[in-house]
Formats: sequence, C-alpha cells, structure tokens
Amino acid sequence: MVAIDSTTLTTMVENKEQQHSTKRRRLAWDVASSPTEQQEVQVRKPVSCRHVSPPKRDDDRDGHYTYSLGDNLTPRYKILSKMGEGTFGRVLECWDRQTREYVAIKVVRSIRKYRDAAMIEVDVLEQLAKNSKGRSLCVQIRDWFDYRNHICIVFEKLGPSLFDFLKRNKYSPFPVDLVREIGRQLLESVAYMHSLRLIHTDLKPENILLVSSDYLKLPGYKRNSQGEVYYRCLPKSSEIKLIDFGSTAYDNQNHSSIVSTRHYRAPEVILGLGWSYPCDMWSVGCILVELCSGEALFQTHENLEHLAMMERVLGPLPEHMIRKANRGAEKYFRRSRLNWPEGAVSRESIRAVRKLDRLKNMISQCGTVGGSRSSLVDLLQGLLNWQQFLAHMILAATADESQSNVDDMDKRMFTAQQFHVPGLKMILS
Ligand SMILES: Nc1ncnc2c1ncn2[C@@H]1O[C@H](COP(=O)(O)OP(=O)(O)OP(=O)(O)O)[C@@H](O)[C@H]1O
Repeated sequence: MVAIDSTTLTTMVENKEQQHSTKRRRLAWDVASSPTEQQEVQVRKPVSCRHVSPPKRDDDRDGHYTYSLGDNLTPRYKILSKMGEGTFGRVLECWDRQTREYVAIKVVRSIRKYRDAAMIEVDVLEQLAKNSKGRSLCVQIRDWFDYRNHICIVFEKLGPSLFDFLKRNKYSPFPVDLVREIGRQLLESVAYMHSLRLIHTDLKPENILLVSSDYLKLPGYKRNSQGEVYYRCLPKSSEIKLIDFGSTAYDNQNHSSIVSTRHYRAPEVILGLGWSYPCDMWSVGCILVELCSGEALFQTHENLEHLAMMERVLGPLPEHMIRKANRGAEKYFRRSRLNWPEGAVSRESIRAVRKLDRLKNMISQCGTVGGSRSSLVDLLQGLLNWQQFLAHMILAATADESQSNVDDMDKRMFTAQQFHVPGLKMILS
C-alpha cells in the first residue's frame, strides 16, 4: 500500500473544494520515448503494429494528459470521447481493441501526489474486486498501466452519474421509489466497503453512476412560459455503482483531518473530532435527501454556516460534541452553543440558513405519502444522526480498553445498544 501523508490528503480535499506499500510493478507502456518503450511495444505486437502512439506532447499546465480524439492510448486503446474530469485526472471513453469492448480509462495527472493516490485507488479496486464474488456494487477495474508518466486505470464503462442525471433534468427530484432503490444499493455498497475496513470518504452524487445510460422521457407537470410541456427523464434501470476510490481510507490507518466534499461532510470532520465509518453514512443521508428534493441539502462553503444549517435541519448539536471540538473549531461556539446568527458573515448567510426546514418537513414536501414517508424520515434521521460518530467511538473503545477518548459521561449518555437505524431494515428488506 502506498502511504500518502495526511497533509497531502488534506490539501487534495481542499483543492477539490475549490473546484466545487507495496510498490507495484508498473507497466511502462510509453515512458519518455526510451528504448524500453520500443521493446514494450514490440512485445505487444498483435495490437501494436498498426496502432502507433501519437508523438509525445507536453502535458497541460495542470499535469493533464494532452490528447486528440481518435488517438491511441497505447496501441491497445483508441480514445473516443471525454467522459468526465475530476481532481485526479480525466476519464476517457476508449475502444479496447483486445477485448472488443468500450471502457472508461482514468488518465491521472502526472503529478506525484495524484500518481500516489491513484496507486491507492488501484489497491482498493483490486481488493474490492477480489472479495466481491462476481457481483459488485463498486465499479470494476479491468487493468492499469503507466503511460508517459500518467497512471491509467481501465474501468468497465458505466452510464451517467446521479449528479449528471439530476442536472440534465433541471434538478427535478427523483421519485421516492427510485430513491429507495438507489438508497438500498448505496447502503449495501457502503456496508460491503466497511466490511473490508475501507471508508470511501467521498460519497456524493458525482461518484455514484447509473450502470446503464438508457432513460425514459416522460411529460412533466410543469410548462414553460410558451405553454410547452417540460419533459423529465427517468433512468430505465435503477442499477448503480460506486466510483472514485482515490480518497478511500483504511480504518486503521492515520486519517487526514479533513475528508469528504463540503456538502457531504459529517459534523465530526468539521469539528475535528476524528472520523471513521460514520462519515460515509452521513454522506449517504445527504445524498438521499438531495435525490428526493433535487438540491444539495447543505449548500454552503463555510464551516459555521454549515453547522448552523445542520442545526436548523436536525436540531441542536449535542453538548458533548461541542465540548470535544478541536482548537480550530472552538471559535464557532460561545457559551457552549453555536455562535449563530451572531457569527454569520452576511445577511444572505442568515437567510440561507433560515430557508431550510426540519428534516421531517422537507421530506413531506417531496411527494412522499403515509408509510413510505415515515420510514424514509426514520432512515434519514438514523443516517443524519449526531450520535452515529459517538456510537462508533464507544464501540471502538469497548473493543479496545486502552482507548481513553470516550469519557464515562458519554458512555452513560449513549450506549451502543441504543444506536440503530430504524429505517435501514425497511430499506434493505
Ligand atoms: N467507469 C466509468 N464509466 C463512465 N464514466 C465514468 C467512469 N468513471 C468515471 N467516470 C466519469 O468521470 C468523472 C470523474 O471520475 P472520478 O470521480 O473517478 O475522477 P476523480 O478525478 O477522482 O474525481 P474527484 O475530483 O471527484 O476525486 C465521473 O464523475 C464520471 O462522470
């Protein structure tokens, strides 16, 4: 396992926010036009003889690989289109001449920290594949190689992300039955990762892909100003898979202080309490609310406002969490309560917080009825639960007597047996 220090990981998370080992043998396909390159290419003659690599071009200033559509990426793959871009690199749709199928190749930026993170991703992907017994809710890795100083990870090709789908639909909500189906798979995939002691840490609609791109076009209720009916699209299949394991962490490894993309970040991360598996559950809660409403639950870029939004939706932060806040987060509190609205940076910020409603009311407005509403609210309240983190700490401390970060008062207030996600059973059944 390639170890990335926690400062580097924190910087990578911060970079993302601005935008919205075992050493492995590396397959050097086309490194710096060296004699080795010629030998490598010749070894793979069956696909290489006609499909030569383009002349080597400079990377762009962010270290992204420069390509033209139709280029070969090694003699084996032909570049067809760009499917996406993230902090780590670009994802290209390619034709695999050897297996005769379309694949998605993540071409990672030629910058050391991203190359290192990509190797962690490869390790995680291989572990996920090894343990999945064929059926996986996580994207499958087909291969990886090092090409002109870019780590390239070859994946099965999937459909659009849930974020792309929402965006294309002008952010209209998904039907609750579809949210339920997606929620079930999401929880199953996260449970699978956790069973391998892996924490995804970057769950968000951009990192959940529909397996198929097929969709149905249905007339919506709304009309535009010309009286024309808006059409809304629905995925034909609800099947999803998780992607982007570049920030995945092992439970027992040193954790960077900041993880997750802002909107999906758990309170314990903001408060500097340390984090573990529950940070994924929190993100799942935020995602499911977003799918029900069409909009990100906590649309913020700032810690105090974020905490104020959480309190507005979920009720006051428990005192024991406030007490444990780290140095950096102490400034958000006055006399053991959130310094809000006094500490707000603007009137707009106060308005943005006030616009939010209690979780239960938000879900009622999402077209849910009767039993399905109350079980969805139960589930979401279990996922977006201040106490999840504490419950995890108590369980960990119970397993390890030497751990002293949970005091007796916490234990009295909250026993592990009390912790449950009532709706989880319903959604998984
Ligand atoms: N297997 C795949 N099939 C289809 N599209 C994909 C696939 N993998 C990734 N993509 C597309 O590429 C985008 C970027 O992928 P990914 O999240 O892995 O990159 P990243 O650089 O790690 O992103 P981030 O900045 O979120 O860490 C995705 O949001 C998705 O649109």
